[in-house]
Amino acid sequence: MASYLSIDIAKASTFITLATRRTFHPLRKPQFSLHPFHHNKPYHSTTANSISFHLRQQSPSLSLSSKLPRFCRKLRSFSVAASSTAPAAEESTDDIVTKIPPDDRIPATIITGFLGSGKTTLLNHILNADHGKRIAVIENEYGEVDIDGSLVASKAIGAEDIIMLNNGCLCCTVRGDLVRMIGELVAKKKGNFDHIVIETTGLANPAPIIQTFYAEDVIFNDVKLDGVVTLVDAKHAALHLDEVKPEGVVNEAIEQIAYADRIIVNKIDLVNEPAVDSLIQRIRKINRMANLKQARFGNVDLDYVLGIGGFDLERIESAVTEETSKEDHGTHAHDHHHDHDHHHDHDHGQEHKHEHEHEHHHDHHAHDHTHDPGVSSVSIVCEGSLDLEKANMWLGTLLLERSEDIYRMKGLLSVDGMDERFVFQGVHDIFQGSPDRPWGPDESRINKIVFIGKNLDSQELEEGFKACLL
Ligand SMILES: Nc1nc2c(ncn2[C@@H]2O[C@H](COP(=O)(O)OP(=O)(O)OP(=O)(O)O)[C@@H](O)[C@H]2O)c(=O)[nH]1
Repeated sequence: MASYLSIDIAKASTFITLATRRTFHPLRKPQFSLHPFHHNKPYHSTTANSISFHLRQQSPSLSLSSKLPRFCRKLRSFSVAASSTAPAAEESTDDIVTKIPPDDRIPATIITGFLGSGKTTLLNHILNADHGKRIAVIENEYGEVDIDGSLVASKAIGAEDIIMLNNGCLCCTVRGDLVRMIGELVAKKKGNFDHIVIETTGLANPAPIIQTFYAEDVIFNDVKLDGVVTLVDAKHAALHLDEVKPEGVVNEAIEQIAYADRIIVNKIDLVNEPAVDSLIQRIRKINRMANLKQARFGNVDLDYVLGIGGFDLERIESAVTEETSKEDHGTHAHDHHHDHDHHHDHDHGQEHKHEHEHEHHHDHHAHDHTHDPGVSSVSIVCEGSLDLEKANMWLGTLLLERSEDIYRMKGLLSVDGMDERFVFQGVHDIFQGSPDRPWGPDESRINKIVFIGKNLDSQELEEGFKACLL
């Protein structure tokens, strides 16, 4: 695992940074408005083991110069550079190599899922299980009566603290309350708990809640998002997924699946196997990146829902594997077998697997170059190394133009000149990336990216990505 990064985010131009020295060309790469989340601190004192950026709307006075190439002018509605890092930006050193401290922030898990899908049942399962973790719970209920809270409280022996947010939905009005409560929890009780679990209302769109973890310094400094766990009601989910919403209104059931790191298809005791199979196929169209398990009464292994970790690299690999080999095996069978296996097998037989992926990839995309108007996943697998500047340009442009539609993305890249794999994840306009372990001497350099979002054009994404390869 590489612990050094060359950070030039003060100069605000790159997503992917080389771990070696390089020169900054202000006129060639000023095109993105990248604000490190620690924008009110010296940029080299990050607490996370990664770099994070947030694209922000510009103030008009910061428009890009008209001398910039046409491509850049097109993006002039965004500002250049994080002004709060100005002192560092003025320094003459083009490259500052920074040691990134270990990430010891408190992990937080979001449990989401449609009304009645089994969130509280899962929460109780977590609280009653023998995992040795001290868990603080944040419950979000609509209305005055915290039924779930008392349900949880009556059963919970493992909870350190249960906090109720009763005034509305976390994703809308109560977001400020969430920030405040996490802040208070950390300030008063840090050291008394190891993990935070947040249960959203069934009608919550998880996006704003996820973004809160990155955009709010109060949270970001002490708490990291461990993962989003989505419960899906095996009996009723299809109904909600089918629901056509008025223009501009999101379908929460779809969004909850799209943002998930872990999906639990719950209540399988209430339906037959073909029904579960077809629901899983449906879910996979929306999100092929998340792990998926079937359950009764939320009964899953605790390490499936807690301690997921930010990048969940193995999942990217297996997501891609699933996609590229589903023509042979069928989605459903594959989903289940990989739930456990992927944690262990990705280093074994890598070359063979990569070859396999590579070949299938081409086959698959040959007949799947579609534009999907709904929420869907697209994954790209390509051997080769990326031209750093082209890749930054492509990724930056993509996020500037499409961040609203790109719900989530995760990837593992081979960058020319970088010894380590570069891993990243994004949630809309938020981008986090860092070098991972070094590439093995005989390891094929395979790039893997998964996008989940609306109106994704797999062909366009794939072509754009491939154009960045050397
Ligand atoms: N048959 C069956 N019932 C379940 C299962 N999981 C949960 N339930 C029941 O479904 C009902 C709703 O479960 P909850 O855990 O309260 O669901 P929730 O998602 O927290 O519900 P809301 O807070 O209303 O969104 C409860 O009566 C549970 O006992 C399951 O796997 N099978």
